[in-house]
Amino acid sequence: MLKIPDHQVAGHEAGAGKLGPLVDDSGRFYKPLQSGKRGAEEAAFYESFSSNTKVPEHIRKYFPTYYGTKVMKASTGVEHPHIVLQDLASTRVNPSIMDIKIDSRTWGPEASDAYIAKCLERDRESTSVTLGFRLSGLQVFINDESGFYKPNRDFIHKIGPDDVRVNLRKFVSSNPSEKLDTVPDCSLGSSVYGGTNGILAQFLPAKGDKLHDIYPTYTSHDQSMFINGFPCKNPSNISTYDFKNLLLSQKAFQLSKVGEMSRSRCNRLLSYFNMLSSVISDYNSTTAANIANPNTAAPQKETRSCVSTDVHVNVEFKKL
Ligand SMILES: Nc1ncnc2c1ncn2[C@@H]1O[C@H](COP(=O)(O)OP(=O)(O)OP(=O)(O)O)[C@@H](O)[C@H]1O
Ligand SMILES: O=P(O)(O)O[C@@H]1[C@H](O)[C@H](O)[C@@H](OP(=O)(O)O)[C@H](OP(=O)(O)O)[C@H]1O
Repeated sequence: MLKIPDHQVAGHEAGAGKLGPLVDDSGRFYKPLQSGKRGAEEAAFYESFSSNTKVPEHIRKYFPTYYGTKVMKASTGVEHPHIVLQDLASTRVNPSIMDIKIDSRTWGPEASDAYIAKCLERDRESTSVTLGFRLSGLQVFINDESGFYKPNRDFIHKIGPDDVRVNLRKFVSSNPSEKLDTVPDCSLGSSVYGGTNGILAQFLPAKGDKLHDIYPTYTSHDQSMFINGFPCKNPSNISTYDFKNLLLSQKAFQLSKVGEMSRSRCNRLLSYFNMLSSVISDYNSTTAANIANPNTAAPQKETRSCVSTDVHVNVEFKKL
């Protein structure tokens, strides 16, 4: 049976007479095709991505399975085409979900003046313009008694860089809370954002990826050494500090060469990476402060063992 998803954190919502996503009992998510080029391009992306056998598994596993498009009765009660995707929340119990919108400008080249004005207002009142990305919404499971930390969308759209950072911290904390005096412990920051399976590492090419095949537009004249996808001249001298602060910015340049993303868009993605990276550092410095002065530091939970993982400097030599 089709129903409105329980776990949607952002975007168009289905309601009385309103077009929005639906889910069914078999784990499928039906996203109404947006009008004009927007919907056509989104469907074309999924068609191309799902049929491209050169996309490596460690990238593909972060995307929902695509089941094509289907004309069906929409949330409005009227027939409408939908993109059919795997419902990523259906196999999870109490899933924590975050929706990030990358870029400082959120309209396409053929947008109408009215649409540009609407987007511009939202980009300016959120961190899209200042940070190059914004938090569109999130939910974090606290416990059975308290349920989810799920801030109101209008509130989340208007927060500044400091509060974005607090919310990125809450997302990986064992103590997320509405209360302003609770310091998020970031105890899962190292494993969710950092570490070999974390978000940061997953954006980087892995050993054996053939960038030429995956991204045909990439043409390199240089033979380079890479550490986790970062160009590197002398790998034995790389410290974790260098990895985060220097090599991360080189990564933006590399990304801008491998795909069709512009250099400026890559820099905005980098701004997001940098903030994730700094959340990992927050946890490490809180832990250091805790060791130095156990009476004044923020309370820590047992999950502290995550601290050792950090952003791994995973040495993988690679020649392109
Ligand atoms: N495959 C999926 N499985 C489960 N939930 C999903 C899936 N795709 C999206 N969602 C949920 O729906 C929300 C909105 O999705 P999305 O951002 O794709 O739509 P939109 O904002 O309405 O459209 P767009 O961003 O394309 O303009 C997400 O924040 C998430 O909560
Ligand atoms: O993802 P978010 O940040 O929650 O916000 C929604 C998202 O930006 C949609 O792209 C937008 O629709 P359009 O781009 O189609 O206008 C929608 O506007 P709406 O609520 O005015 O429909 C927003 O609510």
